Amino acid sequence: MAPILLNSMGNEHNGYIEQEKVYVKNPHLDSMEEDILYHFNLSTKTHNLPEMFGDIKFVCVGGSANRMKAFAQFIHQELNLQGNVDDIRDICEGTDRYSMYKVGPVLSISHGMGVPSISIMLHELIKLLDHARCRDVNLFRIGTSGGVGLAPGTVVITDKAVDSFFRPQFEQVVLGKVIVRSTELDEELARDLLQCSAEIPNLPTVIGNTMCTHDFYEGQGRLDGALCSFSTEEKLEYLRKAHEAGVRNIEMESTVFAAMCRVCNLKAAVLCVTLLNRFEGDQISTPHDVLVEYQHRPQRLVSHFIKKRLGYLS
Ligand SMILES: O=P(O)(O)O[C@H]1O[C@H](CO)[C@@H](O)[C@H]1O
Ligand SMILES: O=c1cc[nH]c(=O)[nH]1
Repeated sequence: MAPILLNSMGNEHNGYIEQEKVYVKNPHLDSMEEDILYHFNLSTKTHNLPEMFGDIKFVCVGGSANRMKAFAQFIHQELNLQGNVDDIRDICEGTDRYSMYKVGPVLSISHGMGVPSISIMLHELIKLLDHARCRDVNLFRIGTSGGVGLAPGTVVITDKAVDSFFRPQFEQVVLGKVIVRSTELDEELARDLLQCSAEIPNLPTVIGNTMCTHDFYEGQGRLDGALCSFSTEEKLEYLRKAHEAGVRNIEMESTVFAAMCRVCNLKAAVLCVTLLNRFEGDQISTPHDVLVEYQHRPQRLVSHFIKKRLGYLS
């Protein structure tokens, strides 16, 4: 069956430039008396979303709940906000699906691993931003990844999020039909982040394409999963082809993140640190303290960006 091409033809994307606030793209929401954001344990009837979230300007998302709590505490210190970092509480504590922390104008949310998990989170996040009447919000995915020809610890700011065939698109099956959405990210935001990286010592950063897969093992060409149907040479050949297509890292959420943000007029960027060079191996054997420092790098970069935008730095 031929896929249906959506926003690359523009029909889902009218007004991307002109309208400063168009988040949700769903006419059915208008007729709903209440919207229950089930996986956040929030609702339009039980929570005053504009009061709770109306001042949000930056949303940072990442796979792990602990990382996103640590990021909230880090940003709290970086912005010199009042109060004790230990008092920052999980807004979604009534559910263990996702964790969410609000620190001034910054929201930090975990999304779990893989496209289905982040996709559910993004549906509810985008509705939340819309219900809260937020404007001019920037979204960042701050994650980890496998590097393709890069030294471990390099931060990759995604130019294009591509699928396993190196195509800059995300395919979603809707009512038994394949819908294809573009995964282009905001170029200016990526450039601004690269500029920020140049202002921070010891933060090796590149812009490159990010391949998003639906699996960590076979799907990323690993030889060390429970199943493997290819040779070492076939693995390396695939990585070489990916590198030729501009791919510099591999992770598991960027395509749907880029596609959903684009359709909903949200400026977004993906920044993932590489934990290893996939040409050199598959196992993540780097010592824990080094991995922790690596994971902190995208956080430092986004923090610098936020501080610049808020006028803390010149
Ligand atoms: O570090 P996070 O944000 O979890 O992202 C990466 O790490 C996970 C795999 O270990 C996948 O979710 C991948 O995208
Ligand atoms: O190799 C890696 C490392 C982190 N995350 C991934 O998805 N792949």
